[in-house]
Order: sequence, then structure tokens, then C-alpha cells
Amino acid sequence: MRRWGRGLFVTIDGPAGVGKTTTTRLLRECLGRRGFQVHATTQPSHGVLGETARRNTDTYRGHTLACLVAADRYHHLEKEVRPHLAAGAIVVCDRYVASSYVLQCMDDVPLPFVEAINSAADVPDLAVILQAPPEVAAARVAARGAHDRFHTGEDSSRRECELYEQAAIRLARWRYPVVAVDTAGASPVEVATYLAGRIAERVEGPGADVATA
Ligand SMILES: Nc1ncnc2c1ncn2[C@@H]1O[C@H](COP(=O)(O)OP(=O)(O)O)[C@@H](O)[C@H]1O
Ligand SMILES: Cc1cn([C@H]2C[C@H](O)[C@@H](COP(=O)(O)OP(=O)(O)O)O2)c(=O)[nH]c1=O
Repeated sequence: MRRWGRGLFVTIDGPAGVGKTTTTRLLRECLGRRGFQVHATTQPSHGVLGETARRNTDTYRGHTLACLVAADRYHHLEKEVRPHLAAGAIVVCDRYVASSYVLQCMDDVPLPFVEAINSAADVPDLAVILQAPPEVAAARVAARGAHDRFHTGEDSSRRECELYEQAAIRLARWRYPVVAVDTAGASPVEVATYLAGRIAERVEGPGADVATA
């Protein structure tokens, strides 16, 4: 197992159907094959707060849902993400703050409120935003099935894609190291291989304390 002084926090965001879940799974496999210690996780988390959010997005809306997912985010950081980082793992998180910038705005929560309640969340080492043309994302959601009320077809995908582009710019102002990847012109394996390369570069770059056991 390859180890280094501290872990690396990688987040994967993007519109529904863009490939977040697929990329997270393939990235874990790909980095694992390269000998890295990897912890793949998701927000909302699988804890009580996260499951409450995930299962009740029809009941909890607007400011309530915004606060619920932010509360889950802080608890997940404290209880799961930071301990794995401290143990030297690469933590790959399917959805993070960018998702709140987009989904809570689609839920009519003012952006300054969303920014304020997420402003104390840990800044990732790599904030991946997966992108695809809205018609591609919408077609994938239609083929797979929508998971929640946020996705109603091509119009909602168009709005979501636009908001992710704006979120990437705003997060860069919070010093998030944003990397945008187009998943329309690359297979899932190609996307994961590219990102695994970027992550390995970060881990093994100049000054990284890498040892192979
Ligand atoms: N790069 C890609 N090229 C083609 N299809 C993809 C790609 N990434 C994901 N898919 C497919 O798109 C669908 C949605 O992927 P998923 O990972 O569930 O998206 P998300 O988690 O972002 O909603 C799945 O059927 C998946 O196999
Ligand atoms: C991470 C996050 C999720 N959510 C909500 C939207 C989704 O309906 C719900 C679950 O996320 P989602 O990733 O769609 O879960 P799954 O694909 O496993 O069904 O959580 C927010 O509203 N804001 C957020 O920041």
C-alpha cells in the first residue's frame, strides 16, 4: 500500500446523469489498482442526517433542505472524511458544496444564504465538476430514471448545467481547486483514468512524502 503524510480530499459534482456515481466507483477501483488507499463516500451521507435528507427531498425543501444537507456535510466531515484523510487515504466524495450551490438555488434559496451556511466546509484538494451538454445529461437521466424532484427533463438539466458553470466560478473564488471534465466525449473509464492521473500527480508531486510498502 502506498502511503504519504496526509490524505487527499477529492469531490465530484455535476448535473444529474453526468456520471458522478460511475466516476466515483471507477476512480476508487483505478486508484486502488495503483496501490493507493482510497475511501469512496457520498453526500448526503449514509448517517441519520444524510439519509433523512436523501429520503425526504419532497418533504424538506428550500431553506430547510439547505440547512439539513449542510448539517449533514459538517457531521460527515467530522466523523468520516477527516478521520480517513488523517489515516492517509484519498477520500473521493460523490457530491459536495457545488451541489448545494446548484440544487438549493433550483429550490429558490438565495445564493448568499447557501454560501454562508457552507462557508466553514473544508476546501477540497481537488474539486471535480463533471460537465456534459444538457441534452446528453437529460438523456442519461431518462434512460436511468430520475432520482428526485429536481429532474424533470431537458429544461431542468439545462438550468442545472448553467448553475454548475456559475458554481465553478464562485467556488474558484473560495480557492477551491476546480477541475472541469467533459464526460460527453469520453467513456467512463477514460474519465476515471484521466482523473486518477491528476490525483496521482497531486499525491506524488514535488515535496510529497511518498513511500511504498
Ligand atoms: N462518460 C460516460 N459516457 C457515457 N455514459 C456515461 C458516462 N458516465 C456515466 N454514464 C452513464 O450515465 C448514466 C448516469 O450515470 P451516473 O453515474 O448515475 O450519473 P450521476 O451520478 O451523475 O447522476 C449511467 O447509466 C452511466 O452508465
Ligand atoms: C449533496 C446535496 C444533495 N441534495 C439532495 C438532492 C438529492 O435529491 C438528494 C440525494 O442526492 P443524490 O446524489 O441525487 O442521491 P442518489 O443519486 O443516491 O439518489 O440530496 C441537496 O439538495 N443538496 C446537496 O448539496
